Amino acid sequence: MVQMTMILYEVLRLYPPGTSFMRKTYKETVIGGITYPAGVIIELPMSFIHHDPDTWGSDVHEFRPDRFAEGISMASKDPSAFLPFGWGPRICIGQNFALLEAKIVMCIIIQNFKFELAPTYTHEPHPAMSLHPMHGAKVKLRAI
Ligand code: HEM
Repeated sequence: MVQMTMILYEVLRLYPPGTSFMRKTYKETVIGGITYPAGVIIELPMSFIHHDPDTWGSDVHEFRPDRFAEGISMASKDPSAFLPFGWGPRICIGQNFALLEAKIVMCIIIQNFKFELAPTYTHEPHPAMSLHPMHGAKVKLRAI
């Protein structure tokens, strides 16, 4: 289960279903030394933050679940750089449910099947509303 959590976190880091989220300033706000007037929409590009080598290291593009071995806060140089469910008061209300559901589904699959990607799979994550595989993700399942 610990490994499963690390794997799901690494999948969500590399391929966050929502690639960005937004906030609107409701009063004049200073962020990083820049003053924004009220009413400005700020987009937080979580995909870019999740792929920043200065934050995650030179292996940022590699699938390495063990970077989460000591939890989210120790996985990168910035404890707040992991944002698949957003951040702050409007953070995803369904995050625990989504992770639990994914773990249950993965447990059922790996207890009953061996699986591998179909040879026709082409890796091309595509952001359109949410991030999804451009050409689908066909998987070959073998009952155990
Ligand atoms: C892997 C699955 C999911 C991902 C990656 C995800 C991601 C997100 C993100 C990025 C936000 C915006 C948060 C922000 O602006 O800071 C959000 C909001 C929200 N999500 Fe999810 N979500 C997932 C699953 C779910 C599920 C299963 C539910 C409900 C059962 C859910 C319900 C919501 C709701 C109601 C909000 C709006 C919260 C608010 O504005 O106060 N999400 N989600």
